[in-house]
Amino acid sequence: MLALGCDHGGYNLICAIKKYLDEKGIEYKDFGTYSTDSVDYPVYGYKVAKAVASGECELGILCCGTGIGISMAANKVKGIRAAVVSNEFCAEMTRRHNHANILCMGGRVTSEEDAVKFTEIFLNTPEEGDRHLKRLAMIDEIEAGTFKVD
Ligand SMILES: O=C(CO)[C@H](O)[C@H](O)[C@H](O)COP(=O)(O)O
Repeated sequence: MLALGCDHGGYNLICAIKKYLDEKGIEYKDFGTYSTDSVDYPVYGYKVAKAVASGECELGILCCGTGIGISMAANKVKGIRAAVVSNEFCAEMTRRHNHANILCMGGRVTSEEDAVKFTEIFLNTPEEGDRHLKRLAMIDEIEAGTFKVD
């Protein structure tokens, strides 16, 4: 199950992504917003991040105007690795190397066609593990306040 969320700046993009997911029969829970009326992106970043962090949803997709603000909000939730992506290479690498659990995109930056492409790549790319696990553990330590560097 995917968790979806957006603000007014990302509403049209998330609609295009929902159309793709519907066509593919991929299940999702839509945390809103549900129109282009102005709202505050932290609300939706938080809702989707909580759904992913709690295990209610496996992965998430968030869209705002740039993808940036909503990713910042989501990344404040423990266990979340939300990545703003604007090309195919990053959509792949953020799963492979960063084990990103939320894909973020901008409705004022990315075309609907590209957003669907990035979504498809994100959903079909496995986590690589291996050397990346040590680095991800460091991020967890930063989050926990236990990270030590010389
Ligand atoms: O892009 C965004 C944050 O990174 C969001 O879409 C914000 O909602 C955007 O900044 C809002 O701008 P607006 O002028 O209030 O539509």
